[in-house]
Amino acid sequence: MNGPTVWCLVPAAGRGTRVGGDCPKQYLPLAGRPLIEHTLERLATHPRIAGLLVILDATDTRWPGTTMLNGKPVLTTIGGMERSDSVLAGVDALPDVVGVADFVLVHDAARPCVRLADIGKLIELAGATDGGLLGAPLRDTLKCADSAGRSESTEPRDRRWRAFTPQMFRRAQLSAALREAARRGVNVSDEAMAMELAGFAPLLVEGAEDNIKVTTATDFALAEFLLARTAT
Ligand SMILES: Nc1ccn([C@@H]2O[C@H](COP(=O)(O)OP(=O)(O)OP(=O)(O)O)[C@@H](O)[C@H]2O)c(=O)n1
Ligand SMILES: C[C@](O)(CO)[C@H](O)COP(=O)(O)O
Repeated sequence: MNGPTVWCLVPAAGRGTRVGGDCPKQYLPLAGRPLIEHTLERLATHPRIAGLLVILDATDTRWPGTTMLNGKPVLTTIGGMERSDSVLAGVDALPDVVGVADFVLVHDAARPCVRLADIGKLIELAGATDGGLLGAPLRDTLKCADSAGRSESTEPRDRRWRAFTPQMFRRAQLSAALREAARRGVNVSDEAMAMELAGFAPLLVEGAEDNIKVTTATDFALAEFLLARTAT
């Protein structure tokens, strides 16, 4: 695997409201262990990832205090109200060993099935440009719903992609882009959106569609199935 060695931010400060569990979804059991453990262990396994910085909610009482995984440092900081606030807090909390021009990965704690090969592909390809993200071309017809839940129109599918994580950008450029989006009152749903607003054109790197984001309760069973078979 080629490309730079990078630190990875792991946004894990969400409440998991769409799951509706009795605790934030990143701590709900998946194959007998908290979801976040699977994600962190997978990330720490990657040879191009030098360290992890996990972004936690200020009220988090479940974080086990992990400081090392697979011989790599694990740091934490406190996130914010929106995912983008958490990511910015993470960028600012990175250790000085991460230079302003160094690439940083951002990967959702809620995506435990990401493939190591896809992470390596992103680092190699996006590392040769101004950064990029894993994703996949949209393969279903896309409908626009009206207020009654009926199909009002069919959206164009060509050139539409689903964005996944990790997403990888240079530390200072990502920090500036996130700050500018916040200043403009734009709640960006991913890092690439902030970079697009800043005038960059993030590289889209096709990854496996089993890199699911665990969002609702039914996703846990699918994630468990995928973990049992995902080629890492
Ligand atoms: N203020 C926030 C919101 C989300 N996240 C993280 O961003 C990832 C993707 O967010 P999402 O799937 O929406 O998680 P939640 O916000 O927890 O889910 P919900 O919207 O259902 O509450 C998750 O790992 C989540 O922990 C975060 O670090 N800080
Ligand atoms: C970052 C992301 O996972 C890319 O698809 C997605 O935007 C997160 O959205 P969420 O609503 O915060 O889960």
